[in-house]
Amino acid sequence: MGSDQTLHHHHVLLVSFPSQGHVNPLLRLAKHLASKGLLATFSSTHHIIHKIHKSTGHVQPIDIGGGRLRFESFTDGWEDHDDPRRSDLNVYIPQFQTVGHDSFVQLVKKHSESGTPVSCIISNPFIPWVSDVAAELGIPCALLWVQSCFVYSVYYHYFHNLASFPTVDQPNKSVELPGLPTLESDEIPSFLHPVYSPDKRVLKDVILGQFKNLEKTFCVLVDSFEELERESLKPLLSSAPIIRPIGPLYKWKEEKDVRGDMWSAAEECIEWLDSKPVGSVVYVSFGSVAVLEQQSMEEITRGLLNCGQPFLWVVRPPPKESSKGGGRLPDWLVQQADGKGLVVQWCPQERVLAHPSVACFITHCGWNSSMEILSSGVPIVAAPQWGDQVTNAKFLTDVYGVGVRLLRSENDLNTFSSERVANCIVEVTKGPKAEEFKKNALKWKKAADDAAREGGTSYNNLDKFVMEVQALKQGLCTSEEDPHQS
Ligand SMILES: O=c1ccn([C@@H]2O[C@H](COP(=O)(O)OP(=O)(O)O[C@H]3O[C@H](CO)[C@@H](O)[C@H](O)[C@H]3O)[C@@H](O)[C@H]2O)c(=O)[nH]1
Repeated sequence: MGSDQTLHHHHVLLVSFPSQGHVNPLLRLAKHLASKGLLATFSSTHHIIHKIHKSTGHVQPIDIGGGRLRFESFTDGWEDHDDPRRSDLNVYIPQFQTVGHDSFVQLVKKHSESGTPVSCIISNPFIPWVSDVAAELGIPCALLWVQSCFVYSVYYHYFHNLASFPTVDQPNKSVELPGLPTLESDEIPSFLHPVYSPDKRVLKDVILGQFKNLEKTFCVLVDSFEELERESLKPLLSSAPIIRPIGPLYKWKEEKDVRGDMWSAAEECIEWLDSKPVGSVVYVSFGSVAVLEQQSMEEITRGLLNCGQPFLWVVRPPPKESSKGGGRLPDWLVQQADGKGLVVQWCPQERVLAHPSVACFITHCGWNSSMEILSSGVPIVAAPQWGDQVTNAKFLTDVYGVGVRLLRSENDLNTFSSERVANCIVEVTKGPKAEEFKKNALKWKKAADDAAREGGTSYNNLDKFVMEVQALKQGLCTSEEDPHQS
């Protein structure tokens, strides 16, 4: 066990787009691969690894199970860890593509020269150029898709022109896709909508770029599980590359608590939750990126105070350069909330969701949070903003039945009143359907547990992937074949 050289014949290099929603699932995957005996190197930009180090202290190599986890970083060309240009993705994504490509090549070559050559590269979305690097260097490449299979299916059908989508002339057109319920025009990932996300064009391009480059990828791993997505998966099973749901990645028992937080988690909120009655607390978080309109912050605040239940609210300080000027906690809340709620800048979310005092979660429906919700048995109030969140909200409420929609998207501000916030909280915690939401939530929690435990679908899919990596290294199969499919 332990030394990098003794494990070098099974070396997987994971590379993450620099954002919390991408880091978390990829780091969880790195830990699982290490626990299965591989040398797993988790890499991202200097500024991300610096932030993880600063907030968790854990970026040293560490033995996990029979393998080893290491962290490495490469430059995106901007040396200042807090360079404000990174928050404008229209500027940052092209910069990262240009500089990141070359510095990532250097990182891979360094491993060959130092006796730990890379046998497989695993990237996550928004960095399609990583599969170009892998192809240039002759290294097999896989993708960890960090959103759902149903969202993958929407992008897949859009990219291959297999269905009709809203257009500028028909912006309200609904979308019919095999295995999916009818999606209204505001329920498709908003980056695909010609009207809703004109300022996020770069994200549409980079996601579709990922689909264009899938031919250079031998496998798509998904942080989801088969039992949850059976219908969405069916039409994709005959497409290449092979798709393997291996989630929920955070559910798996890990020997080491290595976290990828970019901000320090306020541990005191667990003690605060301990002091509250079982099933009483409303947890509120909009993830690591979304900045709410100031008016929405005020409505949530009033709604939380009006409903009278204790609340735990994660409020990230908005980036200084944010043009919207929103996202700030109203000053008057500080006086009025005394004793009623706790506001923190970041929390250990999985532990919060697992806490018995939590009654429900007001969530933006990012996919990581969605997976954590479905694995924790917590009902939700969905307040999606953009991207895949609007589609996730549709599935969480209408398909999985674990809560209600407060909003359909960030453009849906006319229904966003404090009364509606309070009503939604009551509806999911005490209303006539509250019991049904909780029952469904617990049903999905059990399904998630079963998928992740030894012998479960996700567990087996990850095992197949590990075998495949080992076989690829030994030259036993070509990139398109799957010798482990029964
Ligand atoms: O106080 C907090 C708040 C969040 N989290 C964690 O941070 C992650 C947040 O991820 P997610 O819920 O997916 O939200 P975003 O950070 O907004 O994720 C971005 O990336 C996701 C994956 O591509 C997309 O699904 C989202 O739409 C996109 O906004 C989750 O693992 C949370 O557990 C914490 O640990 N502490």
